[in-house]
Parts: sequence; structure tokens; C-alpha cells
Amino acid sequence: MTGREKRKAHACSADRRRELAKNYTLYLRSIDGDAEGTDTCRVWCRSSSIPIHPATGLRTDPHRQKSSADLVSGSIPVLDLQSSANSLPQLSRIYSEWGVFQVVNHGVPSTLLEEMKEVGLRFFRSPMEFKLRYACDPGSAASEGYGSRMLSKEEGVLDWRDYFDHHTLPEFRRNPSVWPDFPENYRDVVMDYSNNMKLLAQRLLRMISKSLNLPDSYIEDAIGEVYQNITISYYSPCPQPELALGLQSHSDIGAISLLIQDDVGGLEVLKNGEWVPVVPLSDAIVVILADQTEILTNGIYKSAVHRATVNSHLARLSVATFHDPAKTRKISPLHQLITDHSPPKYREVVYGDYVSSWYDKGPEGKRNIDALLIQH
Ligand SMILES: O=C(O)CCC(=O)C(=O)O
Ligand SMILES: [Fe+2]
Repeated sequence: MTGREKRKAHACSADRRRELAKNYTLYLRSIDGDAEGTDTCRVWCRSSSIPIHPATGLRTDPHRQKSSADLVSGSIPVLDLQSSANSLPQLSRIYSEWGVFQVVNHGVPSTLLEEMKEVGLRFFRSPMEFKLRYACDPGSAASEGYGSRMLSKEEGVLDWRDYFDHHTLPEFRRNPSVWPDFPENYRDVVMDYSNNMKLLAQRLLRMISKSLNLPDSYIEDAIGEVYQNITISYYSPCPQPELALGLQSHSDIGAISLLIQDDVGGLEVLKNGEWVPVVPLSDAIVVILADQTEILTNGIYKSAVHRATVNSHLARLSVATFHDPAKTRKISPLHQLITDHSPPKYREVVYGDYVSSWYDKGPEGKRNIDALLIQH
């Protein structure tokens, strides 16, 4: 199967989910008896006529694509940033074949990673009335604050996820007074975390330039001033995990995303048509190449399609830090990577237009970047 055929096959299962999603009803649901004491959580739940599994009593969706956790063992590459054994060809292979990997010995203090997850957890486990004080504006795309769904379109596939989005960089966008003030170190931890993630993202972008035999700062310069957002996602236990996704299949739209997760597991990456679990490793940071890096590298490096699954017994928390170009930035394949044998694969795009199209069409799979493909 070609990559395009695989994406199409994958999109079919997403179509099927969208069809089923017509039967969703929204309600405020109390999740009590959650092992970790969560009180209330806003979730979307489905009331449909999907068959009920005889043993579990849960409704099942026979069309939901199985994750490869059920099919194969194995996980994504792990890169030790302190190791001298990281050869450029090895790095290139990881970037081009996977577009996602975990880094260890990355220089970010493990105490900060733990604090970031801890403050997020304290917020999500606080009473709903407190959380709603920070509610984001559901009518405006990518607004800062607490929310429960990613898309505002009625027909969209819905995610079993609560989140808090922070605008953290450039500094003029950073307004800690709109972030929670409980626990009391929340705002300081988010700022410290933001600064550390920016440094790591820059280091990784330099490694990417180097692996393409470009001057170190090349990709960073093409991206320009970094716009950074930090999203904490909280996936409460889902009574029917077979039917839901915490976050549907997508590629991130910016340049590079850095993600930490607790030890529950649920992040999966699409590779050769199969969903590969990203096994949580303590102190590791998951690096996810995003669409603008794919465009800049003329498709030599791929953005990774990923999703988050949910489970019936444990809540899960992740923190994703997105590094994007400014909305006015024009992004196109770097001319150093264009030759007679490898002509440009993508049309130039103004990043803000790319973002708008993403919000119009939805995140499914990679169809947004596909719209820029040049037919040769
Ligand atoms: O929660 C996760 O592991 C995935 C989060 C993610 O992909 C995102 O926020 O874009
Ligand atoms: Fe993502």
C-alpha cells in the first residue's frame, strides 16, 4: 500500500467514527468513584445504537481501528542527547522514517517535568466551579484557558479530553494572570517550563538543520520568531474506551512539539498503517515533528500522525508544547533542498492561512498538508 492509500484507508475509519458521532449527546457528566478522586469532568458522551459487548456490557464499535498495542510490541526510537554515538545518518533515519522519537538526557531538570505534571493534575482535580473560572472562549479558535473540545463544528468528531491552553511565547503573549493561581507555584512552573522547552526546541531544530547538511540555524531562521503554546490535556477514565478517542488522529500544525506524559500511556503514532504506542519513559520528552518542518524539509522529514487513546480505569495527563511560526510567516521548501531530481513538493503557504484551514477542515490525519502538495 502506498502512503496515500494507507491514509485513505485510515480516513475511512475516521469517516465511520464521524458517522457514529452523529449520535453524540452533550451533557455534563459526573465521574464519581474515579480511583484518583476526580470530582466532575466535562465530557462528551455518545448515546447510540452500537451493539453492546456481551461480557463487559460496554457498547463496541467493530470498525474502530485496533491499536498496534494489541497487534505488535515495540515502540518509537529513543535518542540519548548526551551520547556521542548519535551519527547524522542515524538521526536522519529517525526524522525521515518516524518523525517522532523520545529524548533522554535532554538537560531539562526532571524535577521541573514532575512539577509541570503535578500543577496540571492539581488544576484538573479541582472543583469544576474553580476550573470554569478559567474557561476559554469556545467561539474563538485556539483561545487560551480551560476547555473540553477541540473543534466547535457541530459535525466534528469529538474528543474525550479536557485541556488547558497557555499562550507562552513570545513574551508579549504571555499573561500569567489568566492562568490558574492554584497551586500557588502554577504560574512560575509554567513560565520556567516554557523557557526550558524553547531552549530544547531550538537545540533540536539545529540538530535537524545539521542532519540535512545545512548551517545550524537554518530551519530556526526559516521559522522566525517562535510562537509557543502549552496545552495540558487531561483524559478522564472513559466507560466505553473502545468507542472514544482522547484526541483524534492528527499531525501537529506548527514546526516542532515537545510532549511529556504520565505513566498511564495512550499516545500512539501511525507507522506503516499501524498504531504504535509511545511507551512512557521516566524523564523522557517525546519530540513530534510537525507540518511546517515537513514543508521546510520538502518532505524529507515527515510530520508524525498521532492520536491519544483513553481507558476505562485511569485518568491520564500529558503536556504538549507547540513551537510555531508567526501567523504572517511564509513557509515553503528550503531552496537548498531543491534540485532537478527533487523539485518542490509543497506550495508556499502563509502560516496563518494554514492554521485557518486547519480550523475549518478539522485535524484528521494529514489532509491539511496534502492540500499543499504540488503534482509533478
Ligand atoms: O495527549 C497526548 O498524548 C497527545 C496530545 C497531542 O497530540 C496534542 O495536544 O496535539
Ligand atoms: Fe498532537
